[in-house]
Amino acid sequence: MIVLGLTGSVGMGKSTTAKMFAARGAAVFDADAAVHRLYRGSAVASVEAAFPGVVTGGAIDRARLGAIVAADRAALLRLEAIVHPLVRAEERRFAADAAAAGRRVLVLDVPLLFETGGAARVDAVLVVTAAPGIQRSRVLARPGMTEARFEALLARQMPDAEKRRRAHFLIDTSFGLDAAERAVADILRALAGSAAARGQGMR
Ligand SMILES: CC(C)(COP(=O)(O)OP(=O)(O)OC[C@H]1O[C@@H](n2cnc3c(N)ncnc32)[C@H](O)[C@@H]1O)[C@@H](O)C(=O)NCCC(=O)NCCS
Ligand SMILES: Nc1ncnc2c1ncn2[C@@H]1O[C@H](COP(=O)(O)OP(=O)(O)OP(=O)(O)O)[C@@H](O)[C@H]1O
Repeated sequence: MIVLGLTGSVGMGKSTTAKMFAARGAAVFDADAAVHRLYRGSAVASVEAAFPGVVTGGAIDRARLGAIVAADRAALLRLEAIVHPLVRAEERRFAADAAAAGRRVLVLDVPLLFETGGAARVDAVLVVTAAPGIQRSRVLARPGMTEARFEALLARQMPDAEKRRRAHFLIDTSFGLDAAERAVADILRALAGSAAARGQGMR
């Protein structure tokens, strides 16, 4: 099984691109979705212990937790120390299931792939990018998003230029859905070629 890391900064088009891989038969692990599940289940007790009052109706109130960590770097680091190992465990389980099911390609959609050392556990990294103005207008169009929140998010993430420098593959989603679909097909072909060269016989 070939493991492709898919990453990129906020609003670059990661989820949209990940769906294109899934539609072509890849198994896709979505780290943001895993965090959402954990906040309704196995992370509730430990997050509540570290941040009393953030649970409502048995689940983490993301807006309340987000407001706490947005203003407090040390609090965000404490939250990440709780959440990231749980996400890694989910990822490992997902990868084991995908391998057991005979999947040929596993895509790890992990927004903080580089920041959390994830590049070391994938065969190749795809960085999803877009022109800065397009990224900004996409993110600011979201409900509840402000210039200040957007700037704070960017400051917490590795700069796009640095991510692009580290990428094996790049998809620029500024050029529309069809161009991205073609790029996804090209990447799957390249991965199949490299698997064949290594004697793994990926379909
Ligand atoms: C702070 C929280 C509660 C805010 O939740 P909310 O629903 O408002 O936002 P959401 O999770 O959809 O994130 C919005 C954007 O911020 C990015 N982001 C989330 N956490 C982080 C982080 N620690 N560092 C940098 N970017 C982050 C996401 O990838 C996304 O692009 C939540 O993001 C969180 O718990 N983050 C810590 C866990 C984490 O590091 N998750 C990243 C994926 S493993
Ligand atoms: N190839 C593309 N062509 C045109 N629009 C796109 C393309 N890819 C993504 N978009 C649009 O950009 C916006 C952001 O996309 P998406 O939600 O996939 O980004 P993301 O990187 O997963 O965001 P986040 O970091 O917040 O999770 C959406 O409105 C989506 O429709």
